[in-house]
Amino acid sequence: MQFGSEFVYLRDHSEESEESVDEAEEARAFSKRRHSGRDDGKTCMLDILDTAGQEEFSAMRDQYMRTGNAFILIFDVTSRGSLDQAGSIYEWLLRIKGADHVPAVLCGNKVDLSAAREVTAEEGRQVAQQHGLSYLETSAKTGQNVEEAFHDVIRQTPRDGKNYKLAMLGAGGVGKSSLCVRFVQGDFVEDYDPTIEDSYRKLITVDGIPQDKLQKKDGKGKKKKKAVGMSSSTPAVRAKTKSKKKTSSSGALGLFGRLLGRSADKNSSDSSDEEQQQEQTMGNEHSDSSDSSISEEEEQQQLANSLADPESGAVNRQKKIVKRKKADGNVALLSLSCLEDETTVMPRAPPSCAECNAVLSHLSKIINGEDGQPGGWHCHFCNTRNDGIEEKDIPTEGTAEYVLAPADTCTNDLSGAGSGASPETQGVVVLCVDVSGSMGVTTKVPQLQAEWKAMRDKKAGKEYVTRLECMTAAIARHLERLELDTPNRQVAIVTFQSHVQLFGDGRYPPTDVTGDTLNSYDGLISAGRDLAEKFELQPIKDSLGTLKEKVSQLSAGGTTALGPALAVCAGVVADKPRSEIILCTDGAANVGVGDVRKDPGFYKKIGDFARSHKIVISIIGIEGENVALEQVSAAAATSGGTVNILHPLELVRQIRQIAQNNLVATDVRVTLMVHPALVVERNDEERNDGEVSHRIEVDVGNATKSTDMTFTIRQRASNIDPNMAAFPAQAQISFTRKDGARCLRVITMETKATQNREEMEKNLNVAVTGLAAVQRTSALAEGGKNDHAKTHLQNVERLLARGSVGTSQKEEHFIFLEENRELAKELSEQRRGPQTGASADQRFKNLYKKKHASVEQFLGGKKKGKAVKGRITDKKLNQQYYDYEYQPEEEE
Ligand SMILES: Nc1nc2c(ncn2[C@@H]2O[C@H](COP(=O)(O)OP(=O)(O)OP(=O)(O)O)[C@@H](O)[C@H]2O)c(=O)[nH]1
Repeated sequence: MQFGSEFVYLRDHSEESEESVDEAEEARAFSKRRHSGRDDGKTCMLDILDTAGQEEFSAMRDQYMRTGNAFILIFDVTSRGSLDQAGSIYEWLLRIKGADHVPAVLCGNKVDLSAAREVTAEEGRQVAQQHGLSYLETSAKTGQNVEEAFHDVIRQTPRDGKNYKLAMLGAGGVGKSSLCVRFVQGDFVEDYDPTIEDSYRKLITVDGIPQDKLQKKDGKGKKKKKAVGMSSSTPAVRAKTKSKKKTSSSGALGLFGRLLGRSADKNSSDSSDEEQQQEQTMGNEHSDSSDSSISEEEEQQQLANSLADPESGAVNRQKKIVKRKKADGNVALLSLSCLEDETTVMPRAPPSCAECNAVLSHLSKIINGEDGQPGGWHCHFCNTRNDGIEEKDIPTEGTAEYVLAPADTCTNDLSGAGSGASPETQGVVVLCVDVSGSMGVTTKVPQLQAEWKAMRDKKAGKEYVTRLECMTAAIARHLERLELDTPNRQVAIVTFQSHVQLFGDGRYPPTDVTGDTLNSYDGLISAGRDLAEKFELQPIKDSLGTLKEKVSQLSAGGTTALGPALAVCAGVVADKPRSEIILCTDGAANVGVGDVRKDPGFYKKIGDFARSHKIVISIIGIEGENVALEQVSAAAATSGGTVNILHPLELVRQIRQIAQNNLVATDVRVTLMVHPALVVERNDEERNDGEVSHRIEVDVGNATKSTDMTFTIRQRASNIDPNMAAFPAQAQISFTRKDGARCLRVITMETKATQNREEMEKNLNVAVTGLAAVQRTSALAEGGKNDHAKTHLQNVERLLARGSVGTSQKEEHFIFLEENRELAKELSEQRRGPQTGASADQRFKNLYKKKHASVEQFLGGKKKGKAVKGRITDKKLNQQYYDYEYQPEEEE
C-alpha cells in the first residue's frame, strides 16, 4: 500500500482551499510545464521503447520505427545470426524512414561471454561502418559501455525540446531489455520473459551535444522542422509527405511507449484505407510531430482551442476566472500484484476487533495479563479492547497472511503449471469464436510489412488477411502456449454465426444449437450442460492437434448469435469451477438472447451466472466495428474477466501480451479501512454521495499483476483532532491463491499527518497521485460527469506541478502530463456529443484503459526499473516464442 504523499493532509480551517484560476492562462501554463521551461541543451527526457525481438504479425514495428527519432541496434556477440538480423533491421528502418541515415548506434552485446564469441569486435565495427553507424561493445551484465551507448545516440540525434523517443531494436534474446534495465536501474536481471513491449522514461544529462543537434528557432520563434534523415527520401515517400497536411490526430498521441496502444486505435480508422494510413504516418514523420515534439506555440493554440464554446465553436478568448479547489495527495494505492510476494504466514486465525473488524497488527496496543503474557489488545482504529490473543498472534511487521482454508490435496493449481494437476480441478478454457460474415472482412497488410515478410520467407507475402485469419492465427498461438503452460488443461471450441456450434476438443463432429432455443436463456444453459456430458474433453497435451486443425478450418458467414453462444459456453462449464470463457468477436449480437438492441441486460446476467459458478468471461473484440462494448463488457466486468479491443493485425501479439499478464489470485475481496476521522472512497467508480465511511469493501474478482486500485481519502468535516500525529490504514485482502488455498492478506501501515500544505506537497508520490487522478477522472467521464472530470484532472495537475521538485518527481510529472493530455482529449471529444457504434466502442475502450491503468505506467525510470523483477516463465515457453523467428509462416 502506498499513499499519494508521505503525509495525510488535514485541511487547516484558515487555509484557502480554493484558488482563482484564469482558464486561458491555465492552458498556457500547462503547456509551459510540458515543455518545462528553458532548454539548457543537455537535459534529456528519454522515452525508451523496449521492443519485441520476435517478429509477430504486427503492423506496429513500422509505427514505432516511424515515430522514433533515435535507435539502439543490438546484436549478441555470441550469435552471428543476430548480427545479420541487426543489419536487416537497420535497412528496413531506412526504408521506413525513407532516409539514407538514421541516428543509431550498433551495440555488440554480451561481451562478458568472451569464450562463446562468434563475432569479433573488428567484424562488428566493420558492419557498423558499412552502415555509417558508430559501434560499441556492451555488456548488460557488467554495465560496460551501456551509458555510453545511450549518450552516443543522443549526441547524434537532432534535438527537439528535451524529448527523445528512443527504440531498442534487435533480434530476440540479444539483451534489449537487459540493456534498458541496466541503464535505468543499474541492475542486471538474469531471466526475462521475452518482451512484447515495455517502455521506460529517464531524465538524464548529456554533455557535449553538438551545436548542430540543438534545437533552433526561426525568427518567428517557431521551431524549424527537420525530419530525421529526410534529406534523401525516396520519391514515393516525398510525394506523399509533400501533399500531406498534418492530421488532427498527429499531435495528440501519447507516450512513445504507449504508441502501440494508441496507434492501434488510429489504425482502426485507417485500416480500411492503407493509403490514408501511410499518408498519415508519413505526415507525422514529415512534421516530426509525434506528441511530445509538438511545439509550445502549437500546443498553446490547441489548448486555447479546446476552450472553444462547444455550441458555437467560437474560441472563448476572454479572461475567465474560475474558483478551483486545491487538490491534495490524500490518495492510496493498493497493488494486488503483492499477492504473489511471499510474506509471513501467521499460525492461527486472524484476531479481529469486535467493534470495527480491524485485524490485530504490529501497530495495535497489546495488553499484558497478570502473567506478563499478551492477553488482549486495543484496536488501533476504534480503541476497543479485545481479548484472547497469544504472543504468536501478534504480527511483527506490516504485512501478515492467514490461511483460511488450505489447498485441496489433489491440487487446485490455478495456473495448471503443476503437471500433476488433474484436469477436473483446473477448469476448462472455452474459446468462443465469432465466425459471422463480418469476420470475412479483410485488412490490408502494411506494404512494408508485407515486403519484409516476403523478403524473409523468400516468397510472396500476403497483401490482405481476413479478420478470421488473424483471429485463428492468434488462437493457434494461444493454444500452443496453453499446451506448454498448462498441459493438463482442457480446451473446447464453440463458434457462432446464425447459430451456435460446439466442437468440443475437435475430435467429434460439431453439434448445433439452433431454432427457438436461441431465444431461451435457460434452454441455452441446459443445452450447454447436456453437451458437456456428451463430450469428454482430453487435456490439451493430447488435443492440441485436433483443436488447431478445427480452428484452421473455420470459415465466415451469417449473422451474430453472440448471446446464445455465451450462454451455451456458460452451460458447458457450469459445473467446472475455474473455467475461462474467451469470447472473440467483431460484431454486435443480433440473434437470440443478448441482442444488444432488445436485451442488453443479458450480459450482466450471464456475468453474474459466471461469477457464481467461479467462471471468468474475457472479451477480445476487433476494433473498427460496433461490438456494443458498453453492454457486452458487463459480462467480463461482473465475472472479473478482461476486455480488449484490438486491431486485427495486432491480435497475435496482443493475445500473447494478455496471456503474460498472469492472474495472481481469484475471488479477491478487498476491505480498506482508515481512521474513523477520515473517509475512504473508490476512484474507479462513481460515488454515491450519500454514503461515506472509513471502511470500504470492493469485490474485485480476479487480480492480475497489473491490478492497481486507488482510493481517495478525505477528512470528516467534524471530528478531526489536528494534534493526531499519525493515521493508521489497513487493507484486508481475502483471495484464493494459485494453489487453491483461501487466504487473508492484511497490510497495516501508518501515515504521518500534517496541516501544512507545503509539507504535504513537497512529499508527494507523483506516480500514485497521478494514477489516482487518471482513474478517478476516467470513472467520472464514464459516468457522464465530463466537466467535473476535467476540473479534477486540472486541479491535480496544478498540485503535481507545485510538488514536483526532485528528479524522479519531475520525471513522473512529465509522464502524468502525457496521460493528462490523452485523457483531456477524450474529454473534449465527449463535449461534441454522444457517440454511437464503433466510435462509442473506441471511447469506451479508451476510458476503460485509463480507469484500469496501472502504476507502472506512471513510474519514472528508476522506480519502474525497481518494479521489474525477473519475469521468469518456463524456458520452454520462451523457446517456443523464439522459434517463430525461424519458422516461416505457412502460406496457402
Ligand atoms: N551474459 C550476459 N547475458 C546477457 C546480457 N544481456 C542479456 N543477457 C541475457 O540474455 C537473455 C535475453 O536477454 P533480454 O534482455 O531478455 O533480451 P531481449 O533482446 O530483450 O529479448 P526479447 O525481449 O525476447 O526480444 C537473458 O537471459 C539475459 O539475462 C549480457 O550482457 N551478458
